[in-house]
Amino acid sequence: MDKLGNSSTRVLLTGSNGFLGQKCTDFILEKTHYTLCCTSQSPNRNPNNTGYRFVQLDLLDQEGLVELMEEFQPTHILHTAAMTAVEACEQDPALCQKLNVDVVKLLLEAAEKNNIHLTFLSTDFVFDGKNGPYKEIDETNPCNAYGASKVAAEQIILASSAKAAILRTILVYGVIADKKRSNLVLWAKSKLGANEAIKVVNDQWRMPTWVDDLADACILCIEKSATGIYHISSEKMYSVLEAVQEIADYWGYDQSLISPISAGEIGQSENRPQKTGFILDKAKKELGYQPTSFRDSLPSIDQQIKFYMK
Ligand SMILES: NC(=O)C1=CN([C@@H]2O[C@H](COP(=O)(O)OP(=O)(O)OC[C@H]3O[C@@H](n4cnc5c(N)ncnc54)[C@H](OP(=O)(O)O)[C@@H]3O)[C@@H](O)[C@H]2O)C=CC1
Ligand SMILES: Cc1cn([C@H]2C[C@H](O)[C@@H](COP(=O)(O)OP(=O)(O)O[C@H]3O[C@@H](C)C(=O)[C@@H](O)[C@H]3O)O2)c(=O)[nH]c1=O
Repeated sequence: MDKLGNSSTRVLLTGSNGFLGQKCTDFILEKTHYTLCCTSQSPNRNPNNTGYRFVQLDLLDQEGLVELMEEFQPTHILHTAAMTAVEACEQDPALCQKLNVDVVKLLLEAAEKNNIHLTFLSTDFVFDGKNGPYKEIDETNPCNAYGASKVAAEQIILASSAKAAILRTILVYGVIADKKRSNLVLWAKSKLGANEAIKVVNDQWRMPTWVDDLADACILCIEKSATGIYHISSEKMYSVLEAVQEIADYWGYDQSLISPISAGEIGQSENRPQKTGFILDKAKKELGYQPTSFRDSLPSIDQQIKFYMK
Protein backbone atom coordinates (compact mmCIF):
# COMPACT_ATOMS: atom_id res chain seq x y z
CA MET A 1 0.00 0.00 0.00
CA ASP A 2 1.16 3.56 -0.67
CA LYS A 3 0.45 6.58 1.57
CA LEU A 4 -2.94 7.08 -0.09
CA GLY A 5 -3.98 3.54 0.70
CA ASN A 6 -3.67 2.31 -2.89
CA SER A 7 -2.54 -1.25 -3.54
CA SER A 8 0.95 -1.50 -4.93
CA THR A 9 -0.01 -3.59 -7.97
CA ARG A 10 -2.04 -1.37 -10.26
CA VAL A 11 -3.23 -3.28 -13.32
CA LEU A 12 -4.62 -1.66 -16.44
CA LEU A 13 -6.49 -4.44 -18.25
CA THR A 14 -7.36 -3.84 -21.92
CA GLY A 15 -9.98 -5.96 -23.66
CA SER A 16 -11.83 -6.49 -20.39
CA ASN A 17 -15.06 -7.30 -22.26
CA GLY A 18 -13.35 -10.13 -24.12
CA PHE A 19 -13.25 -13.80 -23.25
CA LEU A 20 -9.89 -13.70 -21.51
CA GLY A 21 -10.43 -10.15 -20.24
CA GLN A 22 -13.56 -11.09 -18.30
CA LYS A 23 -11.86 -14.12 -16.74
CA CYS A 24 -8.79 -12.04 -15.76
CA THR A 25 -11.06 -9.40 -14.22
CA ASP A 26 -12.82 -12.05 -12.13
CA PHE A 27 -9.53 -13.65 -11.00
CA ILE A 28 -7.80 -10.34 -10.20
CA LEU A 29 -10.80 -9.23 -8.12
CA GLU A 30 -10.27 -12.29 -5.91
CA LYS A 31 -6.86 -10.90 -4.95
CA THR A 32 -6.66 -8.20 -2.31
CA HIS A 33 -3.41 -6.51 -3.26
CA TYR A 34 -4.53 -5.32 -6.72
CA THR A 35 -6.06 -2.06 -7.89
CA LEU A 36 -7.76 -2.77 -11.20
CA CYS A 37 -8.76 -0.49 -14.05
CA CYS A 38 -10.54 -2.21 -16.94
CA THR A 39 -11.01 -0.80 -20.40
CA SER A 40 -12.88 -1.90 -23.52
CA GLN A 41 -14.40 -0.38 -26.62
CA SER A 42 -18.04 -1.11 -25.67
CA PRO A 43 -19.86 -0.55 -22.37
CA ASN A 44 -18.91 -3.05 -19.66
CA ARG A 45 -20.37 -6.49 -20.45
CA ASN A 46 -18.93 -8.29 -17.44
CA PRO A 47 -21.80 -9.02 -15.01
CA ASN A 48 -19.10 -8.92 -12.30
CA ASN A 49 -18.97 -5.12 -12.44
CA THR A 50 -18.00 -3.80 -9.01
CA GLY A 51 -14.72 -3.48 -7.12
CA TYR A 52 -12.84 -1.87 -10.00
CA ARG A 53 -13.01 1.04 -12.36
CA PHE A 54 -14.25 0.58 -15.95
CA VAL A 55 -13.38 3.06 -18.70
CA GLN A 56 -15.00 2.74 -22.10
CA LEU A 57 -12.31 3.68 -24.63
CA ASP A 58 -11.44 3.01 -28.25
CA LEU A 59 -7.75 2.08 -28.13
CA LEU A 60 -7.30 3.85 -31.45
CA ASP A 61 -7.97 7.08 -29.54
CA GLN A 62 -4.30 7.65 -28.73
CA GLU A 63 -4.87 10.78 -26.66
CA GLY A 64 -7.53 9.04 -24.59
CA LEU A 65 -5.25 6.08 -23.98
CA VAL A 66 -2.28 8.22 -22.96
CA GLU A 67 -4.55 10.25 -20.68
CA LEU A 68 -5.89 7.08 -19.03
CA MET A 69 -2.38 5.76 -18.42
CA GLU A 70 -1.20 9.10 -16.99
CA GLU A 71 -4.18 9.30 -14.73
CA PHE A 72 -4.33 5.68 -13.51
CA GLN A 73 -0.53 5.21 -13.31
CA PRO A 74 -0.47 1.45 -13.74
CA THR A 75 2.44 -0.64 -12.54
CA HIS A 76 1.32 -3.36 -14.96
CA ILE A 77 -0.58 -3.39 -18.24
CA LEU A 78 -2.35 -6.63 -19.20
CA HIS A 79 -3.04 -6.13 -22.89
CA THR A 80 -5.62 -8.68 -24.03
CA ALA A 81 -7.48 -6.41 -26.49
CA ALA A 82 -6.97 -7.23 -30.14
CA MET A 83 -8.69 -7.72 -33.46
CA THR A 84 -9.10 -11.47 -33.03
CA ALA A 85 -11.34 -12.55 -35.92
CA VAL A 86 -8.99 -14.07 -38.49
CA GLU A 87 -11.22 -13.32 -41.49
CA ALA A 88 -11.80 -9.69 -40.37
CA CYS A 89 -8.00 -9.19 -40.15
CA GLU A 90 -7.67 -10.55 -43.68
CA GLN A 91 -10.38 -8.22 -44.98
CA ASP A 92 -9.10 -5.08 -43.23
CA PRO A 93 -5.32 -5.39 -42.83
CA ALA A 94 -4.99 -1.64 -42.13
CA LEU A 95 -7.28 -1.83 -39.10
CA CYS A 96 -5.56 -5.05 -38.03
CA GLN A 97 -2.19 -3.24 -38.15
CA LYS A 98 -3.55 -0.28 -36.15
CA LEU A 99 -5.13 -2.39 -33.43
CA ASN A 100 -2.78 -5.33 -33.17
CA VAL A 101 0.54 -3.53 -33.77
CA ASP A 102 0.34 0.27 -33.48
CA VAL A 103 -1.53 0.18 -30.15
CA VAL A 104 1.23 -2.06 -28.78
CA LYS A 105 3.84 0.54 -29.84
CA LEU A 106 2.01 3.19 -27.85
CA LEU A 107 1.68 0.99 -24.77
CA LEU A 108 5.38 0.14 -24.99
CA GLU A 109 6.39 3.79 -25.15
CA ALA A 110 4.50 4.41 -21.91
CA ALA A 111 5.92 1.21 -20.41
CA GLU A 112 9.49 2.23 -21.23
CA LYS A 113 9.03 5.78 -19.97
CA ASN A 114 7.28 4.90 -16.71
CA ASN A 115 8.78 1.51 -15.88
CA ILE A 116 5.46 -0.28 -16.39
CA HIS A 117 5.41 -4.05 -16.93
CA LEU A 118 3.49 -5.19 -20.02
CA THR A 119 1.90 -8.59 -20.62
CA PHE A 120 0.95 -9.13 -24.27
CA LEU A 121 -1.23 -11.92 -25.66
CA SER A 122 -0.07 -13.69 -28.80
CA THR A 123 -1.07 -16.83 -30.65
CA ASP A 124 -0.09 -20.21 -32.10
CA PHE A 125 -0.94 -18.61 -35.47
CA VAL A 126 2.55 -17.02 -35.46
CA PHE A 127 3.65 -20.49 -36.72
CA ASP A 128 2.95 -22.13 -40.07
CA GLY A 129 1.70 -25.37 -38.52
CA LYS A 130 4.17 -27.64 -40.30
CA ASN A 131 6.30 -28.62 -37.28
CA GLY A 132 4.13 -28.48 -34.15
CA PRO A 133 4.42 -28.73 -31.19
CA TYR A 134 6.56 -25.62 -30.96
CA LYS A 135 9.07 -24.16 -28.50
CA GLU A 136 9.34 -20.43 -27.81
CA ILE A 137 12.57 -20.22 -29.83
CA ASP A 138 11.15 -21.83 -32.99
CA GLU A 139 10.97 -19.74 -36.12
CA THR A 140 7.71 -17.92 -36.82
CA ASN A 141 6.06 -18.00 -40.24
CA PRO A 142 2.41 -16.90 -40.09
CA CYS A 143 -0.06 -17.89 -42.78
CA ASN A 144 -2.63 -15.13 -42.17
CA ALA A 145 -2.77 -11.39 -41.50
CA TYR A 146 -3.82 -11.93 -37.87
CA GLY A 147 -0.76 -14.11 -37.18
CA ALA A 148 1.49 -11.67 -39.08
CA SER A 149 0.21 -8.78 -36.94
CA LYS A 150 1.04 -10.70 -33.75
CA VAL A 151 4.56 -11.48 -35.06
CA ALA A 152 5.06 -7.78 -35.83
CA ALA A 153 3.92 -6.80 -32.33
CA GLU A 154 6.14 -9.47 -30.75
CA GLN A 155 9.18 -8.17 -32.64
CA ILE A 156 8.57 -4.60 -31.49
CA ILE A 157 8.20 -5.81 -27.89
CA LEU A 158 11.37 -7.90 -28.02
CA ALA A 159 13.34 -4.97 -29.47
CA SER A 160 12.18 -2.54 -26.78
CA SER A 161 13.78 -1.99 -23.41
CA ALA A 162 10.43 -2.30 -21.59
CA LYS A 163 9.83 -5.14 -19.13
CA ALA A 164 7.42 -7.25 -21.13
CA ALA A 165 6.11 -10.80 -21.36
CA ILE A 166 4.58 -12.34 -24.47
CA LEU A 167 2.12 -15.15 -23.76
CA ARG A 168 1.31 -17.20 -26.85
CA THR A 169 -1.79 -19.33 -26.50
CA ILE A 170 -4.01 -21.69 -28.51
CA LEU A 171 -7.75 -22.15 -29.15
CA VAL A 172 -9.03 -20.83 -25.83
CA TYR A 173 -12.18 -22.43 -24.37
CA GLY A 174 -14.20 -22.37 -21.15
CA VAL A 175 -16.95 -20.42 -19.41
CA ILE A 176 -17.41 -16.80 -18.37
CA ALA A 177 -20.50 -15.20 -16.86
CA ASP A 178 -21.29 -13.35 -20.11
CA LYS A 179 -23.40 -15.95 -21.94
CA LYS A 180 -23.03 -14.34 -25.37
CA ARG A 181 -19.40 -15.44 -25.79
CA SER A 182 -19.05 -18.90 -27.33
CA ASN A 183 -16.05 -21.14 -28.01
CA LEU A 184 -15.30 -24.66 -29.21
CA VAL A 185 -16.49 -26.45 -26.04
CA LEU A 186 -19.66 -24.39 -25.54
CA TRP A 187 -20.50 -24.59 -29.27
CA ALA A 188 -20.11 -28.37 -29.42
CA LYS A 189 -21.88 -28.89 -26.08
CA SER A 190 -24.87 -26.76 -27.03
CA LYS A 191 -25.30 -28.37 -30.48
CA LEU A 192 -24.83 -31.95 -29.29
CA GLY A 193 -26.96 -31.32 -26.22
CA ALA A 194 -29.76 -30.21 -28.55
CA ASN A 195 -29.27 -33.37 -30.66
CA GLU A 196 -28.01 -31.35 -33.62
CA ALA A 197 -25.45 -32.80 -36.02
CA ILE A 198 -22.11 -30.98 -36.34
CA LYS A 199 -19.22 -31.15 -38.76
CA VAL A 200 -15.82 -30.91 -37.14
CA VAL A 201 -12.41 -30.62 -38.76
CA ASN A 202 -10.24 -33.72 -38.58
CA ASP A 203 -7.10 -32.24 -40.12
CA GLN A 204 -6.26 -29.41 -37.70
CA TRP A 205 -4.34 -30.35 -34.56
CA ARG A 206 -4.26 -28.15 -31.45
CA MET A 207 -3.54 -28.14 -27.72
CA PRO A 208 -6.61 -26.20 -26.54
CA THR A 209 -6.22 -23.77 -23.63
CA TRP A 210 -8.66 -23.52 -20.73
CA VAL A 211 -9.38 -19.83 -20.16
CA ASP A 212 -8.92 -20.31 -16.38
CA ASP A 213 -5.36 -21.63 -16.95
CA LEU A 214 -4.60 -18.72 -19.26
CA ALA A 215 -5.87 -16.15 -16.75
CA ASP A 216 -3.72 -17.83 -14.07
CA ALA A 217 -0.71 -17.55 -16.40
CA CYS A 218 -1.41 -13.84 -16.96
CA ILE A 219 -1.44 -13.26 -13.20
CA LEU A 220 1.76 -15.29 -12.75
CA CYS A 221 3.39 -13.02 -15.34
CA ILE A 222 2.25 -9.92 -13.47
CA GLU A 223 3.35 -11.22 -10.09
CA LYS A 224 6.78 -12.23 -11.37
CA SER A 225 7.11 -9.26 -13.75
CA ALA A 226 8.17 -11.94 -16.23
CA THR A 227 9.95 -11.06 -19.45
CA GLY A 228 10.29 -12.87 -22.78
CA ILE A 229 8.08 -15.34 -24.63
CA TYR A 230 6.05 -18.08 -22.90
CA HIS A 231 3.92 -20.82 -24.43
CA ILE A 232 0.62 -21.40 -22.60
CA SER A 233 -1.80 -24.20 -23.55
CA SER A 234 -2.73 -27.72 -22.50
CA GLU A 235 -0.23 -30.51 -23.13
CA LYS A 236 -1.95 -33.18 -25.21
CA MET A 237 -2.31 -32.82 -28.96
CA TYR A 238 -5.86 -33.33 -30.24
CA SER A 239 -7.31 -33.07 -33.69
CA VAL A 240 -10.26 -30.70 -33.32
CA LEU A 241 -12.47 -33.71 -34.11
CA GLU A 242 -10.91 -35.70 -31.24
CA ALA A 243 -11.43 -32.78 -28.85
CA VAL A 244 -15.12 -32.63 -29.76
CA GLN A 245 -15.42 -36.42 -29.38
CA GLU A 246 -13.97 -36.01 -25.88
CA ILE A 247 -16.65 -33.40 -25.15
CA ALA A 248 -19.40 -35.77 -26.37
CA ASP A 249 -17.93 -38.60 -24.32
CA TYR A 250 -17.78 -36.55 -21.10
CA TRP A 251 -21.37 -35.27 -21.34
CA GLY A 252 -22.70 -38.57 -22.74
CA TYR A 253 -23.88 -37.18 -26.07
CA ASP A 254 -24.48 -39.23 -29.19
CA GLN A 255 -21.14 -39.54 -31.03
CA SER A 256 -22.91 -40.23 -34.32
CA LEU A 257 -24.00 -36.56 -34.41
CA ILE A 258 -20.35 -35.64 -35.07
CA SER A 259 -19.04 -36.03 -38.60
CA PRO A 260 -15.57 -35.21 -39.90
CA ILE A 261 -14.91 -32.42 -42.34
CA SER A 262 -11.63 -31.14 -43.76
CA ALA A 263 -10.22 -27.68 -43.07
CA GLY A 264 -10.41 -27.07 -46.83
CA GLU A 265 -14.16 -27.67 -46.81
CA ILE A 266 -14.66 -24.81 -44.32
CA GLY A 267 -12.19 -22.54 -46.13
CA GLN A 268 -9.36 -23.05 -43.63
CA SER A 269 -6.72 -25.03 -45.54
CA GLU A 270 -4.47 -22.11 -46.50
CA ASN A 271 -5.23 -19.50 -43.85
CA ARG A 272 -4.86 -21.62 -40.70
CA PRO A 273 -1.80 -23.57 -39.48
CA GLN A 274 -2.48 -27.30 -39.69
CA LYS A 275 -0.76 -28.57 -36.55
CA THR A 276 0.31 -26.24 -33.76
CA GLY A 277 0.64 -27.23 -30.09
CA PHE A 278 3.26 -25.98 -27.64
CA ILE A 279 6.10 -27.34 -25.54
CA LEU A 280 5.39 -25.89 -22.08
CA ASP A 281 8.66 -26.57 -20.23
CA LYS A 282 9.69 -22.90 -20.02
CA ALA A 283 6.34 -21.67 -18.65
CA LYS A 284 6.23 -24.49 -16.11
CA LYS A 285 9.80 -23.92 -14.93
CA GLU A 286 9.96 -20.12 -14.93
CA LEU A 287 6.35 -19.09 -14.24
CA GLY A 288 5.19 -22.12 -12.26
CA TYR A 289 2.44 -22.61 -14.87
CA GLN A 290 0.36 -25.75 -14.22
CA PRO A 291 -1.71 -26.79 -17.24
CA THR A 292 -5.03 -28.55 -16.76
CA SER A 293 -5.65 -31.38 -19.23
CA PHE A 294 -8.52 -30.85 -21.65
CA ARG A 295 -10.40 -33.80 -20.18
CA ASP A 296 -9.88 -32.67 -16.56
CA SER A 297 -11.19 -29.18 -17.33
CA LEU A 298 -14.59 -30.52 -18.47
CA PRO A 299 -16.02 -31.32 -14.98
CA SER A 300 -15.04 -27.80 -13.81
CA ILE A 301 -16.65 -26.33 -16.90
CA ASP A 302 -19.80 -28.34 -16.18
CA GLN A 303 -19.91 -26.87 -12.66
CA GLN A 304 -19.29 -23.35 -13.92
CA ILE A 305 -22.10 -23.65 -16.48
CA LYS A 306 -24.46 -24.76 -13.69
CA PHE A 307 -23.26 -21.92 -11.45
CA TYR A 308 -23.85 -19.24 -14.11
CA MET A 309 -27.26 -20.70 -15.03
CA LYS A 310 -28.52 -20.14 -11.46
N1 LIG B 1 -9.55 -16.72 -28.07
C1 LIG B 1 -8.56 -17.47 -28.55
O1 LIG B 1 -8.75 -18.63 -28.92
C2 LIG B 1 -7.17 -16.91 -28.63
C3 LIG B 1 -6.88 -15.60 -28.28
N2 LIG B 1 -5.59 -15.13 -28.38
C4 LIG B 1 -5.28 -13.75 -28.01
O2 LIG B 1 -5.69 -13.55 -26.67
C5 LIG B 1 -6.20 -12.23 -26.50
C6 LIG B 1 -7.58 -12.30 -25.90
O3 LIG B 1 -8.44 -13.01 -26.77
P1 LIG B 1 -10.01 -13.05 -26.53
O4 LIG B 1 -10.29 -12.75 -25.12
O5 LIG B 1 -10.52 -14.28 -27.16
O6 LIG B 1 -10.45 -11.81 -27.42
P2 LIG B 1 -11.93 -11.25 -27.65
O7 LIG B 1 -12.12 -11.13 -29.12
O8 LIG B 1 -12.91 -12.01 -26.86
O9 LIG B 1 -11.84 -9.80 -26.99
C7 LIG B 1 -11.15 -8.77 -27.61
C8 LIG B 1 -11.34 -7.51 -26.78
O10 LIG B 1 -10.67 -6.44 -27.46
C9 LIG B 1 -11.47 -5.28 -27.34
N3 LIG B 1 -11.24 -4.41 -28.48
C10 LIG B 1 -11.26 -4.71 -29.79
N4 LIG B 1 -11.06 -3.59 -30.51
C11 LIG B 1 -10.91 -2.57 -29.63
C12 LIG B 1 -10.70 -1.18 -29.75
N5 LIG B 1 -10.61 -0.57 -30.94
N6 LIG B 1 -10.61 -0.44 -28.62
C13 LIG B 1 -10.73 -1.01 -27.41
N7 LIG B 1 -10.93 -2.33 -27.23
C14 LIG B 1 -11.02 -3.09 -28.34
C15 LIG B 1 -12.90 -5.78 -27.37
O11 LIG B 1 -13.72 -4.81 -26.73
P3 LIG B 1 -15.33 -4.81 -26.91
O12 LIG B 1 -15.79 -6.21 -26.71
O13 LIG B 1 -15.78 -3.85 -25.87
O14 LIG B 1 -15.57 -4.33 -28.32
C16 LIG B 1 -12.79 -7.07 -26.58
O15 LIG B 1 -12.99 -6.79 -25.23
C17 LIG B 1 -6.13 -11.57 -27.87
O16 LIG B 1 -5.00 -10.75 -27.93
C18 LIG B 1 -6.03 -12.73 -28.83
O17 LIG B 1 -5.34 -12.37 -30.00
C19 LIG B 1 -4.57 -15.90 -28.82
C20 LIG B 1 -4.82 -17.20 -29.19
C21 LIG B 1 -6.11 -17.82 -29.10
C1 LIG C 1 -16.98 -23.11 -37.91
C2 LIG C 1 -16.34 -24.45 -37.58
C3 LIG C 1 -15.10 -24.48 -36.98
N1 LIG C 1 -14.53 -25.67 -36.69
C4 LIG C 1 -13.21 -25.68 -36.01
C5 LIG C 1 -12.09 -25.04 -36.76
C6 LIG C 1 -11.19 -24.50 -35.68
O1 LIG C 1 -10.18 -25.45 -35.35
C7 LIG C 1 -12.09 -24.33 -34.49
C8 LIG C 1 -12.34 -22.87 -34.16
O2 LIG C 1 -12.64 -22.21 -35.34
P1 LIG C 1 -12.63 -20.64 -35.55
O3 LIG C 1 -12.61 -20.38 -37.01
O4 LIG C 1 -13.67 -20.04 -34.70
O5 LIG C 1 -11.35 -20.18 -34.85
P2 LIG C 1 -9.91 -19.92 -35.37
O6 LIG C 1 -9.85 -18.61 -36.02
O7 LIG C 1 -9.31 -21.03 -36.13
O8 LIG C 1 -9.33 -19.94 -33.91
C9 LIG C 1 -8.29 -19.12 -33.52
O9 LIG C 1 -8.68 -17.96 -32.85
C10 LIG C 1 -7.61 -17.06 -32.88
C11 LIG C 1 -8.02 -15.80 -32.18
C12 LIG C 1 -6.34 -17.66 -32.39
O10 LIG C 1 -5.42 -16.95 -31.99
C13 LIG C 1 -6.07 -19.13 -32.55
O11 LIG C 1 -5.34 -19.67 -31.48
C14 LIG C 1 -7.30 -19.95 -32.80
O12 LIG C 1 -7.81 -20.59 -31.69
O13 LIG C 1 -13.31 -24.97 -34.79
C15 LIG C 1 -15.15 -26.86 -37.00
O14 LIG C 1 -14.58 -27.95 -36.73
N2 LIG C 1 -16.37 -26.85 -37.60
C16 LIG C 1 -17.00 -25.68 -37.91
O15 LIG C 1 -18.15 -25.71 -38.45
